[in-house]
Amino acid sequence: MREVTLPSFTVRTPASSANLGPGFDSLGLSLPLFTSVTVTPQTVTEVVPLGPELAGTPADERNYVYRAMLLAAGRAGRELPPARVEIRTEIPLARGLGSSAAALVAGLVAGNELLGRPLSDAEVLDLAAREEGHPDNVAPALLGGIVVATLDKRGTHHVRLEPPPHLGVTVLIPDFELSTHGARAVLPGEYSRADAVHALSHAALLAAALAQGRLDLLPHAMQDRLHQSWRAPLVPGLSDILEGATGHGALGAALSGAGPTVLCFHDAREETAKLHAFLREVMEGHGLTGRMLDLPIETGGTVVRRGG
Ligand SMILES: Nc1ncnc2c1ncn2[C@@H]1O[C@H](COP(=O)(O)OP(=O)(O)OP(=O)(O)O)[C@@H](O)[C@H]1O
Ligand SMILES: N[C@@H](CCO)C(=O)O
Repeated sequence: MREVTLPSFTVRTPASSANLGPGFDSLGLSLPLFTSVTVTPQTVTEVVPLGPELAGTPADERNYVYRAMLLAAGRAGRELPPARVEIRTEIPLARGLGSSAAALVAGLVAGNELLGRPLSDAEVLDLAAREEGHPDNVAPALLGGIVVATLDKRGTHHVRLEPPPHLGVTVLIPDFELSTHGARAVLPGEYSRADAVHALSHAALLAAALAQGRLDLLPHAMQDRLHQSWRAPLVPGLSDILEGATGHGALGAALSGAGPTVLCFHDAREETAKLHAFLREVMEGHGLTGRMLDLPIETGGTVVRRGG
């Protein structure tokens, strides 16, 4: 009998920044740092996390990426064929840049691809949003750009926005981890009607401002009362940055996802030296170390490349 070798493929999924201030669990954008999963069909399953960032993740079928591949197979009602699964990432883990969403989306897309794509893109998105519990990281990780999304019993509904021209992002990534689980545990279970109205009006204004390129509205539209003040004790310097960033060249600032990364919008045509100096001063004032990156918004979403 002749052995048929199936071609390998690589799934590449971007980082994401969720919430953008008031869009808690519903608004996010994609950033050009990537998780890559290379799948090579073979006779036994091997899971191989590569690189220092993934040193603490399981090198076997318990790995989150592989579990996501199994999830896709389960949804399709199929068995996953054996394969070598190599995982690489540029996304720092547990920093608020959607590392878990990227692992989940890359794994679901890889599992679906290995099975010959039995699931539609909409099914992959819904499966990812349900698994993560909210769609604000997984939607931009899958689709790229800026995504407004809701998740309820009936499904995941979304609108993908093309980023406004010249909207640049600066992220300040502190050198400490904060688990999403921990940063959700500090949030209250209930909010007042005033806070609910504040949240929905600002989130709606922010989505509309981003859709129309009204960057002048960002400082006002990015105000939040649902999560940032509760998380501020976990992220030294966050309150200083939220208060002071627009006075130092930012168009607006927000905690990225569950933190501790902080995102600032800026005009990509302008220098960011003043903003960087401010962010560095705040960080040093709180005895923290970290790094700053100026990034465009990534528009490509998750991509599958055949041939490794
Ligand atoms: N490529 C990966 N392979 C395996 N496990 C991963 C990978 N990326 C992330 N994880 C798992 O996800 C955890 C981090 O998820 P968590 O939700 O706490 O933070 P995050 O997704 O980086 O941030 P946020 O959700 O706030 O944007 C890691 O500690 C690890 O267990
Ligand atoms: N919306 C989520 C994003 C992090 O997964 C949160 O803020 O907890």
